[in-house]
Amino acid sequence: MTDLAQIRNFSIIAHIDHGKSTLADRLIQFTGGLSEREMSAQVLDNMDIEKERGITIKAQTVRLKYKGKDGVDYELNLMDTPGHVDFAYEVSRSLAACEGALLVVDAAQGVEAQTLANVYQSIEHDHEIVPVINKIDLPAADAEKVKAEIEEIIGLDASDAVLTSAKSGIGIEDVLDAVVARIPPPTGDRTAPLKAMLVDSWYDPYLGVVILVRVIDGVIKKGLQVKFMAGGTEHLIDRVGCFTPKIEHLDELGPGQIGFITAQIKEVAQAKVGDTITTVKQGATTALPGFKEVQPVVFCGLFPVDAADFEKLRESIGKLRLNDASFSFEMESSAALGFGFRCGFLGLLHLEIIQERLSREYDLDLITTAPSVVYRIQLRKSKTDDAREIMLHNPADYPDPSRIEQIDEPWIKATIYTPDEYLGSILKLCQDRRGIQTDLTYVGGRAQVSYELPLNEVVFDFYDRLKSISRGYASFDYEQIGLREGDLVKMSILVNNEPVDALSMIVHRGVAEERGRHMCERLKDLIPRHLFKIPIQAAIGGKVIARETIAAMRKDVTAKCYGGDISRKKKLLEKQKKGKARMREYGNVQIPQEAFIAALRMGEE
Ligand SMILES: Nc1nc2c(ncn2[C@@H]2O[C@H](COP(=O)(O)OP(=O)(O)OP(=O)(O)O)[C@@H](O)[C@H]2O)c(=O)[nH]1
Repeated sequence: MTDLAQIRNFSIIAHIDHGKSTLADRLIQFTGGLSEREMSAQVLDNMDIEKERGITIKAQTVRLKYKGKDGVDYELNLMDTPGHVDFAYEVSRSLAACEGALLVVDAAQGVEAQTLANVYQSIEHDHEIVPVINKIDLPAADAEKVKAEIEEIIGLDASDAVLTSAKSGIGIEDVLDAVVARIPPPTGDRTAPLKAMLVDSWYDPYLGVVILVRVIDGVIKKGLQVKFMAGGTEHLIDRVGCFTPKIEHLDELGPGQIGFITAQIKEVAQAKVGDTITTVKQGATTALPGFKEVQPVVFCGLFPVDAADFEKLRESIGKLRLNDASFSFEMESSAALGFGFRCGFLGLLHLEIIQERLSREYDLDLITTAPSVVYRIQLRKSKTDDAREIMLHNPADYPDPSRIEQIDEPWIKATIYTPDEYLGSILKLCQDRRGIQTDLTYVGGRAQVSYELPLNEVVFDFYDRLKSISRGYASFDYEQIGLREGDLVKMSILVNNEPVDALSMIVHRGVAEERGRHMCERLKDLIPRHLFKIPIQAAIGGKVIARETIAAMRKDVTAKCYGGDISRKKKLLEKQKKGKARMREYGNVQIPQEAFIAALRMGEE
């Protein structure tokens, strides 16, 4: 039994790349969780894709044993949180499981938007926040300036900030001492009915679904029959343990403790983040506050390039879903693309991750249709149907315009933080995307600007554009603020006079013509020449709003190579053949796979 006074639960909040994972690894190493050799790879970012993209997707928690300066053995539970806006709810649950946080700020970069958003959340959870200024080894490091920024911008006292270089291992013990001294221990009642928060869940091929819990009151043990209050299911606990980061089996988890349980659960969808776990007998009657069902916000179709891969796609998607409850899918068929799936994601990064895993881990060539947000449409009464409301996930299902009374679209509030030299271009970008500025403040040489923006203007390439016009310096964070009426229309794209469903999209009437023109210009470059002339048109209803033509091909491509150079000729033919495999036929036109996403990038340069 661990005394509550010996426990500290904390998370690390940081902007992407400020060194959260490196610091976490150092803390593990210092407290002896792993040997030098085992430290070779970053421990907390344990998925391949995470490593390559350098981001943390799944929250993980490790228990560190640390003997404090007072000689007491402390149990420090360090919770790693995801670093991207798409996974904001997981972050909020992790924060709710802790009493404090380390705020890691890069000594050369200073405070950035993501830092702010997470700090405010942490403050909302009444956390004790310990500022850590990392990367003090960098020549451009300026700890004093960053301290001043933390005080000025966030309003936290930074005079006791811990200075570290996670990379070279400087200041690590100071961090541990600050955790013990400054972060309060948890409170809880061992004799009260069990209440444990489900912080995270993931699928492990050996253990099945693993659930990360934070016990609030009571005790959780092997053999206990428990109930998930929001999920409404009952399970028998078969394992209790923690990660050090290696798996350590335990007899129990008491109040204030964080660890994992397993209960022969097959799908993560049954273990919803934020749910309350209690005992079946004499359990708690009220659930913990803050449970929210996460809903996908961005939808798109995924189709196999080769129709014969459909079964493989179904299987692979099913497997991914086992491990990712926030991703949804249902079967879809399209006249042009055949059978595929309509999938829902938390955001564009989430979409890209799933798409990448399907192509990399499952070796599938996919066509992704235009991502779309969910619109709410009020339909008028017709001869055969009553007036009613529908949620539109797919532009292909856009109803007859004469029946549409009103369309509402989701809006977000975005907070952008940028050095002021890029402000002009950023304001223009937001303005072009129908943004409404709600706030603009300057601190030092930096600007913080808030905009309300329609989500459909953000889902394609807003983030990429923002990064490119600010050379990576601007940071972006957003939250959803509900639905608003919009003057929206469906824009269809016709290739050789045939509509291509996968390219149709819902756009605001005011920007439709410009978007249509861009799409046509891009497609003209992306679709190879054929033996005949191909018109490309953008249309709203029956009205063509933009048009380009791909001229007919005159010669055989190999005619360019003089007779002698056989190898070059072979290469070309080979290339053509390969290209063919990645194309879809539309009527008699072949459209390369890249065209589907590339055409959607609005590219305003
Ligand atoms: N020079 C220097 N580089 C560091 C230090 N700490 C981390 N880095 C580097 O900064 C980069 C980002 O570090 P990570 O620990 O992956 O950052 P992170 O905050 O976990 O990033 P996300 O997981 O994407 O949120 C890596 O290339 C690290 O090697 C430091 O103290 N000094």
